[in-house]
Amino acid sequence: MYTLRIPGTRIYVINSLDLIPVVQRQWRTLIFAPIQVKAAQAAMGVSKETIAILEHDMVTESGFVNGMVKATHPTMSNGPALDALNAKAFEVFDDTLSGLTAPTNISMFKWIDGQIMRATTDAVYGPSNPMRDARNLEAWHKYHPAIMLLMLDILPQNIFFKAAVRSRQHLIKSFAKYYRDGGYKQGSAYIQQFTEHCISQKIPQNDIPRLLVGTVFNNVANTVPSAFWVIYHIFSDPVVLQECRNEVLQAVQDDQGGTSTIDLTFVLNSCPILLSTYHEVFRFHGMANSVRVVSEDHMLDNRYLVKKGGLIMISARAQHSNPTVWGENVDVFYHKRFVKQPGSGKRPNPIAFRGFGGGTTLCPGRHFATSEILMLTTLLLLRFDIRPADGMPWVLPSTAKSSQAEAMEQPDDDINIELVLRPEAIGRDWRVAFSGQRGAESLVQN
Ligand code: HEM
Repeated sequence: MYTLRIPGTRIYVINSLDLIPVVQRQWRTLIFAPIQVKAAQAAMGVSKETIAILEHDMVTESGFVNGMVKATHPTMSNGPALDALNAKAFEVFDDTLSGLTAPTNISMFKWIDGQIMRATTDAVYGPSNPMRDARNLEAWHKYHPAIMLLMLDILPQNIFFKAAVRSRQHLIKSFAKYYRDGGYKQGSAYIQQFTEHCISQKIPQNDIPRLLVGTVFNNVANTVPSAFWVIYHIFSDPVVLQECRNEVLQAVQDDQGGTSTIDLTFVLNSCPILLSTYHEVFRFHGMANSVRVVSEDHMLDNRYLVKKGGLIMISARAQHSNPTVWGENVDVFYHKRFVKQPGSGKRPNPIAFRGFGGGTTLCPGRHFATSEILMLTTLLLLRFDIRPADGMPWVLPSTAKSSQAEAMEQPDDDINIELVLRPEAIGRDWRVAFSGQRGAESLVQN
């Protein structure tokens, strides 16, 4: 651990693996809620009245923030609510892919962005999903890149971030209509619980749409680049491609009427190389910074004094690049790193894997994000060949311009690719089935 002293605050950077569980256990003292309050104020622009409600109790489940965790987390983690999200996402993917009967050139990131945005928001917000509107998508693409700078809250928003604030206003107006018309009542269990929690906590009516706009960030911002890297690393390497394709082929039942049914539970539990590649993407490209605020002076692990008002920071990058945990090939993308090898000795310490954060704020959307990304990947594996357009080789994009607001690196440049329907997929219809509960083993951060 070391301390960065910057004017007005101290940042305690935790790099030691042993201290991570110690920090996470102190969630009542080293708290996440102030970061969420800052996001609501600076990035979503809620009123002082709402801030007071959010700040009233930042520790117990009677308070807004932890009460929200209690109300919404079960609606994203397992069972019928998760199956409903996945079923809707499948419909969107299938609809697009069924239209791609002739070879099609696309910009890979832009296309994945569009697919994940539509599938996720249709699944979450239901039939009145405001993000179906092209003007809202345009507004989102102007607002989203400014979120990190808005969060820093050092420059006047109306002068320096005019376009982003105007776009946010556009989105708020649309989510206000969604809320006023009761659109959320036909949405997912998650968005129903979210909205009802805001109402029961007496959040002012004008601010509920602002908080709903905030959910768009949680729902899509990280899923898009994660899906991009998973698809990139699989399709750009013939060995990875063949091994993953062989696995997902076993999840498909073809009937004689021309319908192929994919068992999503099989994909999520019984495709070890695909799952390992997925986790390696998070290790290799994951950059989540878990930030906590020190709410009172505290002696961490009876050794280090952390002072009230300071920030604790746990960097995923520091953990993911540690050779003592991951071995000498830490700098290499090794798709089988997470495959359990019988008799191969110790597995990497799971605490060093922070793709979805950790502790009490471990991402509640990780099951949905995982199944959504692996469902799109599986559909592509089964139905399409993908190669860079114009005979170019695959080139790993740089990531230097990645926004630090996100938990996943973003590519600096897009890749033009060609999607070609595989001969064995021509004329088939596709379905998805869920054969049961997720197994305990499938995610490193289960
Ligand atoms: C690959 C995609 C995703 C990644 C990499 C990701 C990553 C993360 C991380 C790192 C955190 C912890 C923040 C911290 O502790 O500082 C987090 C929290 C959160 N994520 Fe995700 N996330 C993803 C997808 C989703 C999705 C799809 C949803 C919703 C459907 C979601 C909802 C949330 C929420 C609500 C929190 C706050 C948790 C709390 O208040 O305790 N995430 N996510």
